[in-house]
Amino acid sequence: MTGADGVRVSAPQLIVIFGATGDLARRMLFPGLYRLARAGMMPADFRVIGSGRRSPGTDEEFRERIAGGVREFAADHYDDDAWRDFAGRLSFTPSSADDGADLAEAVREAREELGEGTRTLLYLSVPPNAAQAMIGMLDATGLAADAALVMEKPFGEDLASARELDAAVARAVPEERVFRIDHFLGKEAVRNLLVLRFANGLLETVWNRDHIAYVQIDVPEEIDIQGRASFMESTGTFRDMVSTHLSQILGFVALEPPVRITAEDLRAEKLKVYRALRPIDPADVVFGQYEGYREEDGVAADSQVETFVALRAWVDNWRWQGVPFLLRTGKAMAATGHRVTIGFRRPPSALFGAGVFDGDARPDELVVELGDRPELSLDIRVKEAGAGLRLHRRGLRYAPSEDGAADAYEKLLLDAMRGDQTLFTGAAEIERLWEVCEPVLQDRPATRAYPKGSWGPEEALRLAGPRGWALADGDGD
Ligand SMILES: NC(=O)C1=CN([C@@H]2O[C@H](COP(=O)(O)OP(=O)(O)OC[C@H]3O[C@@H](n4cnc5c(N)ncnc54)[C@H](OP(=O)(O)O)[C@@H]3O)[C@@H](O)[C@H]2O)C=CC1
Ligand SMILES: O=C1O[C@H](COP(=O)(O)O)[C@@H](O)[C@H](O)[C@H]1O
Repeated sequence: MTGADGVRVSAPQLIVIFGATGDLARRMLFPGLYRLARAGMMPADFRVIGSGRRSPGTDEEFRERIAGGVREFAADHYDDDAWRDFAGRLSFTPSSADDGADLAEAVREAREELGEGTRTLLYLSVPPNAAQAMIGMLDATGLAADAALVMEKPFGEDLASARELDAAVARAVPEERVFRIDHFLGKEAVRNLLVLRFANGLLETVWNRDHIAYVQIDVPEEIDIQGRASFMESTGTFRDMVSTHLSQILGFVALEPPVRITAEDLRAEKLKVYRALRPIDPADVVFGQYEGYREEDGVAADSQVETFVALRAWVDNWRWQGVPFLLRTGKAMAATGHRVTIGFRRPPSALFGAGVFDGDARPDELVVELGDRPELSLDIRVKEAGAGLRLHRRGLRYAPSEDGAADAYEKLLLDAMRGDQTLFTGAAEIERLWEVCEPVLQDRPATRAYPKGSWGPEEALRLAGPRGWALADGDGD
């Protein structure tokens, strides 16, 4: 069971994946589609056409390549019969920004085969600097007509290119068929953040600057760039992770109660947060690069590209004035984690005296794990049982069973197939985020080296102030 909420897609689907030989397609998209098919969530009739500039060989060779990813990344769900059925629906047709004629023909044939009512989903899993030219091709060949378009993040590379890209998308596909994907929004725990905040009277009353001292959004990764040199060299971690995933999480933590849980209302509330988000001061940002990055294949010997970012952001509105939002992410770090930490202010007087604490001086914290096990915990002070008075920090924990957790890509693929835009991002919020990021893109902080397997450069540890980063040695997914 995928946990992707149990509703099967009914209309026949033709899915075209651009960048089908890339990392995302291999690790997430094809294994995700396979798992959905195996769980009976795909329609009875569907086909998947992979595309890209370089052909991986015959259709059989393409299927073999995809089989490797499915065996590795959907290992628990792999069985030969299910794979054979899925593989029979896969093919590859090359295309490029300059030439989409063969692909347009393959799509026409596949749609005819699948029959009336077939929906076409075009999935652009290509680097941001390739997206606009690809949209031009989809428009010129007629491939975009009647199709839904899923676009991977980051959307553009800065404010100017994002605006151009949005204009190109608007010419090719009406907004109700555009799905700008940020897979962090498909993570179980991100939706749980909304539930936590707005289904619990208790929490919403303290969700503001009067009670919250800091927010940390921390997504360290143990993996290095895993051969994605070309992507990292052209994109960097600030664009890859901060202007996208981490800012989206910040939006969900900080937004006002939406009128309803709809795409329109969530986007409107996030946009309000981002309009209040102060343009990021480069002095509040630390860029790092892991030692050995420059020796990776495809990386320039003098590359200044950041594989690590830590920063402090401020939301200048009524609710959040004066509360620092600390964001951190990087490759080749000490642990992998996806953690939002909300630190509450201390009570006004130290009634119990410093001597009775167990040595852990941290304030109460609410911790939301965004990883595969979307746990929640509230760390508070309790009295140790016994005659004396000793205070300990203890967690009230909620840990859902792994079985129920939907994979983010499966959830969002299903939503896109069904035409549900609720968890997809809007053009206006993305453009505003680029505006907020612009000072850092214009005036990049120096890139500082950090050892592989560490928590990043020293400067980043200092950025968090005396409290430090909530995720530290011994923590992680
Ligand atoms: N990898 C990951 O973990 C994640 C990636 N993403 C996003 O997915 C997208 C793809 O990333 P990823 O798969 O890692 O990248 P890769 O570099 O591994 O793959 C990108 C694919 O795009 C194609 N491509 C590259 N340049 C161009 C171009 N100029 N025109 C047309 N096609 C091009 C390549 O195929 P060919 O050369 O054959 O055309 C390649 O297969 C990015 O936007 C990334 O931000 C999002 C979430 C996670
Ligand atoms: O979009 C991306 O996300 C992954 C991290 O996603 P996760 O769900 O595994 O946490 C990151 O490794 C990749 O660089 C980036 O493009």
